Amino acid sequence: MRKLAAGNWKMNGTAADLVQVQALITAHPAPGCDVLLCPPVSLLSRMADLAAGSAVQVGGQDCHPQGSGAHTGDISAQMLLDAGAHHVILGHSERRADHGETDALVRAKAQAALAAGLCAIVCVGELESQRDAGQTLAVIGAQLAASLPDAVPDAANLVIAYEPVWAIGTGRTPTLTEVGEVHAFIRAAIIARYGEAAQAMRLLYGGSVKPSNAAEIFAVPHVDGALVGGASLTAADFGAIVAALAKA
Ligand SMILES: O=C(CO)COP(=O)(O)O
Repeated sequence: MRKLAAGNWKMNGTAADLVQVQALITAHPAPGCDVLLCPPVSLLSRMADLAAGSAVQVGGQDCHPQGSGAHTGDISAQMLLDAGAHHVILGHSERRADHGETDALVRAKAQAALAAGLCAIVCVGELESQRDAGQTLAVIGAQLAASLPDAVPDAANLVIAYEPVWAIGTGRTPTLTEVGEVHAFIRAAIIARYGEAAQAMRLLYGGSVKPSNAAEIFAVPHVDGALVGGASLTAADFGAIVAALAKA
């Protein structure tokens, strides 16, 4: 399968930061893996225009389960597609925490994204207290069971990101053994759910991925790429992660 380096800019970036995207495109014209940047929606169509014809794809960070209507401040999957997106991140722990998103809502959004023709990147991950209590796999299993879409006609359109909440923006990461344990668990869960086609679904690790630790994380079985926050904001750091993934 083709691996995926995905950058989540979160609530960061203005037009001036598009120079980073141009620098990334220039430095990695044929990266050897899929490359995705998910900027704030204010930059989406400008970034899509800039990246047109390059290896960089763009995506959203959320969508509403409905296609249109009276939902002030929201954006639909169709609108993301219209703005040039190919992907959308759903159920990020920051949205679960900041906006009270439930697994059921995340599933509805994922189903809307697939129906609109977007690739859905569904995020799961345990709190530090849950890991300390030995509940990691139970938590991940429950999130997968309730957040993933019912039907996935094309395995390439569902990506699952494992992001331990305590590893996001902290500089801390699970051990490679712990990453491998969770990724193998997710692979088994999605094969049980969707059948052998789920071998082709990409599983990303996210949480303090940096140029310095990317290669060792990418060597873990069932790690098919990364969802990168802070280190995706500069072409130098994200480009180094892209290069590490292409070599893995
Ligand atoms: O939340 C993340 C990506 O979605 C990870 O963020 P950091 O890479 O900044 O830890």
